[in-house]
Amino acid sequence: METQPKGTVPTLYEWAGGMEKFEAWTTLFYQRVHQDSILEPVFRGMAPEHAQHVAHFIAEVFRGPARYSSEEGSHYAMIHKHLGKYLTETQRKRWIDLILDTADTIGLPDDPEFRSALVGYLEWGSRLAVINSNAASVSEPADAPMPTWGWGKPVDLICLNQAISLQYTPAQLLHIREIRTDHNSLIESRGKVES
Ligand code: HEM
Repeated sequence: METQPKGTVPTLYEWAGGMEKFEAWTTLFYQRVHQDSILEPVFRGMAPEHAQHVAHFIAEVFRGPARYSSEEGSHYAMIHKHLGKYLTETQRKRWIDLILDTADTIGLPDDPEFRSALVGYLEWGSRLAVINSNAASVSEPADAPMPTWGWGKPVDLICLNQAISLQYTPAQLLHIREIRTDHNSLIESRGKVES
């Protein structure tokens, strides 16, 4: 994993632990999928490279290397893999439960900010997967860019909140301070005064 220059905010990809972590996560997840009574029929015929592709896809969305879109597919191709699968809400819920449980098992970061971003993305993406899987076609242009995901509201709130002496680990505090430094320079560069 590349080291982050001091004072800059890590991407979700970096904070998660880099590509090896994403691959370990989805590999174990799809092993579990094959033992799950609700999900096994959905993924029975899945391609052998599916777990790796999903790891590379999510890593890229989280601002990691563009491996999925440059070597394996595109956002358009990913959407089309779901078409005609007629996924149900029951299957989606189990998919979410199992992938989050696997995130705990392999030790993805469990700080509130990372988990909020992770759950937000998985909820968004999995609900779109169900909608697309039941649609006859989707209007996404073939050259549509990959989506990207960031820290979102919790980190905005931390940046604005002066009282950061809550129960954070040293790593989290360091991370938060780095974000605050960035945020303060942004405010200064815009000529505003922080209240
Ligand atoms: C954030 C949510 C999701 C992401 C990022 C995602 C990602 C992907 C990607 C990247 C592929 C294409 C893999 C390839 O190129 O080989 C794919 C295919 C597929 N996905 Fe999803 N997916 C999501 C949610 C779901 C959910 C909730 C289900 C079912 C409950 C599902 C079922 C499938 C199936 C059945 C395929 C086709 C597998 C195959 O035929 O090889 N996906 N998904």
